[in-house]
Amino acid sequence: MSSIEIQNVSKYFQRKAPGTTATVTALEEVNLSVGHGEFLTLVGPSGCGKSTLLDILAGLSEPDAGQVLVDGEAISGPGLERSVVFQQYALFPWKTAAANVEVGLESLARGRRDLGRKQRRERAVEYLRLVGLEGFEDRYPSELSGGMRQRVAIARALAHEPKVLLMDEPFAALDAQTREQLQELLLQIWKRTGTTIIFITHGIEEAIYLGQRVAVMSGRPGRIQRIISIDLEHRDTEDDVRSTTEFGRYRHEIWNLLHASADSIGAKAGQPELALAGAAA
Ligand SMILES: Nc1ncnc2c1ncn2[C@@H]1O[C@H](COP(=O)(O)OP(=O)(O)OP(=O)(O)O)[C@@H](O)[C@H]1O
Repeated sequence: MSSIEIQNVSKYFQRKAPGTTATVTALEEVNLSVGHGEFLTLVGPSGCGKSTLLDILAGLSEPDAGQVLVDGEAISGPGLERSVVFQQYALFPWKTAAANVEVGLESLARGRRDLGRKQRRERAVEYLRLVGLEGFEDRYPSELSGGMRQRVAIARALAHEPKVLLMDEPFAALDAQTREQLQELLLQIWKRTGTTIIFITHGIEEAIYLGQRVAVMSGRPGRIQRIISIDLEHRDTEDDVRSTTEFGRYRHEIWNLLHASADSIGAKAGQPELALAGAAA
């Protein structure tokens, strides 16, 4: 597990239109600390820069100002200590579930004798078992349901035992029941592995259910508006914790923050209904 420091991160994009170039400020002076082994969720209105921030954390893009430190070291690109799970499963359709997980292990195996073909297979099987896919090792992605494919993607991300797991709306494409099952599974895995997790979502309930803290972003330019610590007293005893009063209070607080933020984006764009559609999802 690792700690992450996001320090004064800003990111700009140039948007070209005939005859002009406009600068879009996707992120402005974002500051956020995530502790060793913490599960932090990040919510914000559509277009506020969540994916841009995750790409920077993954090392897939660079900030225009500021920096990201992992365990005190500035990152300068992708690294094996950080794994990413995206909304789309991004599996190789011509490889079996086990082979897809093994792909993630190949770069780790370079120069290591203890991670040959046989050991990679064993580790892939072990992680498929962890995500509940024992017996499905030889299935191709087209033979798996959406939820199962996302389980394979999670197994692949975890198999090289990263210190940080970055997740960009990983369950957004799944039906409600499968999403709840995978949320439960992810919490179990997190408790077992202690991996530091940053999880982006549009869903307020998902953010509260999973996160120890929820970082709420404001609309464009994206900033951290508020960080809310989630202390669900009945999390372990209550079957349906989402229906409790305390859960409802958090939901209402975050909903208000997002709506205030979406109203201001909508007012700027002259299209309040569009802005709200993103925030309320
Ligand atoms: N490559 C790019 N070129 C130009 N603008 C971009 C680029 N990538 C993102 N943007 C802009 O930056 C802003 C933030 O985008 P981003 O995708 O990070 O938002 P988001 O919060 O993840 O949105 P959503 O919740 O809808 O997925 C948006 O205004 C988007 O249009």
